[in-house]
Amino acid sequence: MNGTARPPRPTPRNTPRASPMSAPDQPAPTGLSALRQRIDDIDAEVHRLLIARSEIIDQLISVKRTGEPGAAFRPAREASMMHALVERHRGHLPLVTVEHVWREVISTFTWLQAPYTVHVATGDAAETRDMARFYFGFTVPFETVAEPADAVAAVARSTSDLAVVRLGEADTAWWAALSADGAAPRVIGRLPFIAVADRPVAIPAVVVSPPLKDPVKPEVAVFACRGPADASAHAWLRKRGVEVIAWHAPWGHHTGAVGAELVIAVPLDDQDESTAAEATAERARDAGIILADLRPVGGYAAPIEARPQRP
Ligand SMILES: O=C(O)C(=O)C[C@]1(C(=O)O)C=C[C@@H](O)C=C1
Repeated sequence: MNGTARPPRPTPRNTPRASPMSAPDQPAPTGLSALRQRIDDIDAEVHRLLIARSEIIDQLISVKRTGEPGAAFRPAREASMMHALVERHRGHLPLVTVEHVWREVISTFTWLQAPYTVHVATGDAAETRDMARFYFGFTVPFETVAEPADAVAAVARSTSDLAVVRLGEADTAWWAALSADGAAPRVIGRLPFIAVADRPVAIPAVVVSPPLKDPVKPEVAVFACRGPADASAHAWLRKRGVEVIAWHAPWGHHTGAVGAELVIAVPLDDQDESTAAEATAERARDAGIILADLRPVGGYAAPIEARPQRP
């Protein structure tokens, strides 16, 4: 992870400062105009490359047959692109800035292939919407619904929409309609995807979508189940790599009771989903923690722990 401090900025060395009050018709110092020319050249190149990237969209639609109903999202491809981005990144520009630029680009490219709407619940904190905007940008339409379950229901009615739902303790088991089978909505992503200590908004959330074409086995499987709501049981599971990502405890937090509805995230490594589910329930049972009725509701690529930024 990055440290809390932002990377130090370069100290200006005898660089003439432009006064924000200077009149635009005054000739800029030679050094400054040269720097601005360089910025203009770089901007033109970045823009030219973005247009060139967008010219691939029609071919993507025909190769992926995205014209047929269904979304163009390919979460595993996006995850590998983010790994490459983290690997390439260096210098003073915060990683989170670059991530946001690419998120805007990728989610717009996805939308240009197959339009979709992102559903966010007002019952979730306002930061959830910020998180969703960070990841899906401002070109893709957003729709606000009352509750997380409404956002999931909107996805169920669509062929390509998404919901972004905040994780943690929930007032209702909004995941009841999720399933990794059939046409049901499922979890396809985990946010934030790149763990950076100084991220401005870091609300833990999942992305829910209809079933996608060309599914790839996720690195982390997500199961709905019944189990305990108490923090010590969750901490025990966490130490063993099993994360309780959401829970609804209608009857309070009874230690050891199967009184809560849970959503758990289990790294798959080389296992298939059902083996991972059985192994997880068995290990928990040995420690007196009952995880009952595990059913797969999706999965995601493991979020990236970014290393400190290289100069
Ligand atoms: O690689 C694809 O399948 C694409 O559609 C391209 C692209 C992108 O813009 O890079 C867009 C959407 C996918 O989720 C992944 C990547």
